[in-house]
Amino acid sequence: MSATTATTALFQVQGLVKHFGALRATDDVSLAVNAGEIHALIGPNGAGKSTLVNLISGLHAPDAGRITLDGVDLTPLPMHARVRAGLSRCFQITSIFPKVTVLDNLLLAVQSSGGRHPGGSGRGLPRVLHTLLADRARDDALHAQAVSLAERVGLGGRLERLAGTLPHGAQRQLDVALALAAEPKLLLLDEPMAGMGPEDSERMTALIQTLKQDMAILLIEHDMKAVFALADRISVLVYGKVLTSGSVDEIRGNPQVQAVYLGTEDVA
Ligand SMILES: Nc1ncnc2c1ncn2[C@@H]1O[C@H](COP(=O)(O)OP(=O)(O)OP(=O)(O)O)[C@@H](O)[C@H]1O
Repeated sequence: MSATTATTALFQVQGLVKHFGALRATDDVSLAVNAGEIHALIGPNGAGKSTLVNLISGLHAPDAGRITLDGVDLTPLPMHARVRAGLSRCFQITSIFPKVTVLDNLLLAVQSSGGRHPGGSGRGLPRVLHTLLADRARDDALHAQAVSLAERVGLGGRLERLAGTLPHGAQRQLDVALALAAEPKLLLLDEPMAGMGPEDSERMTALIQTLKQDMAILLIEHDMKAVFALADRISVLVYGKVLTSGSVDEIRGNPQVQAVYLGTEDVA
């Protein structure tokens, strides 16, 4: 049974603290993301966005605070257990295998995330035949899942391309598909538009928009056009603290936020 209720967000970060020596890189950060919502995290360079992402994904251990997903306390769990609990992360640096095809990248991802097993009891068949048929059915199901993921991110026509030969934007789309293989409840997107031109950015924005019906998304992004187009809620991080949280209009019109960004980003 899901522990999510009307009053408890699907994903919650509560009072998170991380020190690097004397520096409080994450300073009592709390935020929540509801199912079907895109929550964007913005902030100037050095504000602590990457540190927060690393705390959430389990790369760093916090000094204080708690992270929960669908009622499960992720805080003590290692990275792989967080993935099993429903948290997937897209990396700033892509995690694809460049020398294998798009399809094989996806097959590896669906295989390592367990894959959905096909039905059918096979009762009454000799054991060897049953095993062979089950293996075949599993392979077919994994293949179908991999193809469906490729189609979902717009790479259905490039299954046989070596991943490393795809243009940058398409590699990022593949990276998203790899994260989707685990069927996450929360998708952590760490600067998905990094290094993209306007056309790729728009394609990625449209893709992310289609994902939110199936999961909660925490989006860390410098591209304000994408953030304003996608976010249901925005939190602004400054010196490790949440300066403010609000809707796109609230954040756009907030003079404190404008002051923080003055000279570094355009929040108009
Ligand atoms: N491993 C580390 N050891 C020491 N200090 C660190 C470490 N990682 C980050 N910091 C410091 O913590 C602060 C927050 O850094 P962080 O990389 O999280 O910011 P950011 O908002 O992601 O910046 P950017 O947008 O430039 O990636 C910075 O002052 C940074 O120098």
